[in-house]
Amino acid sequence: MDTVLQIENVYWSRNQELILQNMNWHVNNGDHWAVLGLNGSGKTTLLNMVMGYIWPTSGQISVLGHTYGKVDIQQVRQSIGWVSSSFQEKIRPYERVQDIIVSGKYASIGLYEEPSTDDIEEANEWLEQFHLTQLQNETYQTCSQGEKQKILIARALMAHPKLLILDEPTTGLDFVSREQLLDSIARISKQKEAPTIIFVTHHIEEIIPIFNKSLLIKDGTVFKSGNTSELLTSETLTDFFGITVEVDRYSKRMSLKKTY
Ligand SMILES: Nc1ncnc2c1ncn2[C@@H]1O[C@H](COP(=O)(O)OP(=O)(O)OP(=O)(O)O)[C@@H](O)[C@H]1O
Repeated sequence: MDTVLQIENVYWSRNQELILQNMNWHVNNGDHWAVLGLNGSGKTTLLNMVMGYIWPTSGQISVLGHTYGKVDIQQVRQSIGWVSSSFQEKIRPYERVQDIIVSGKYASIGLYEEPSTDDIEEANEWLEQFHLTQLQNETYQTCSQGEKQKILIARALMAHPKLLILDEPTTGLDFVSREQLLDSIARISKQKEAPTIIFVTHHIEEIIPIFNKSLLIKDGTVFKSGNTSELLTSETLTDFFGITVEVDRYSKRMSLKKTY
């Protein structure tokens, strides 16, 4: 299937206020998207809609060929991996790291059934991929913020999602942990049957080369979208942020600075 996500003319209002308006976004299989937008621009609201947690006031959403309103959302959700800081709070602090990862297979918080040997083996493979093997018997509460984020991504991957949504996964990470996490995301993207990745960030330097597409959200609508290399220019981002900025490119990464 070529289309992973289709958002068409989506509006969402709350208390007579338009939060999202005329949103259009098409995500194809094989692309990975970075989503940028200032605080309150509507990113989380949009992703909550993709997860089916909230419903558009008008417009249409299709995920993996299923049009919302005509499909069992629970079933679609099984194909979406979702990692956000709000999810982190739901994990029980005393849960074993290996169990948290295995539980991703069952889309449950906590393990309620005896995992199979295959499940444990797969969880161990993810632990290895994320360089977390030494933590497998530790509890979640003892892990650092960077380790927690990697654990949650590994957990999401246990369900073999077709779409992986990472909502600001680098929040609270130091420079080294952030780079390790970005390396892990790059590795995932290169795997066989890798999911389509949507990565929400506030930091342009985190838009690693795997994110070939970018979506700029401003004031509850799409400001611009397209190929990252063409879209993220000093001119466009100056318009987007409303302050004069300059994009520097170096070894396939970018940085942003305010100019005067
Ligand atoms: N349930 C709700 N009821 C009313 N207003 C809401 C609701 N959810 C979100 N909003 C408003 O919608 C706007 C967009 O919020 P949203 O959380 O989607 O922004 P965001 O781009 O994810 O921001 P951030 O980068 O700070 O996480 C904000 O003004 C917020 O206050």
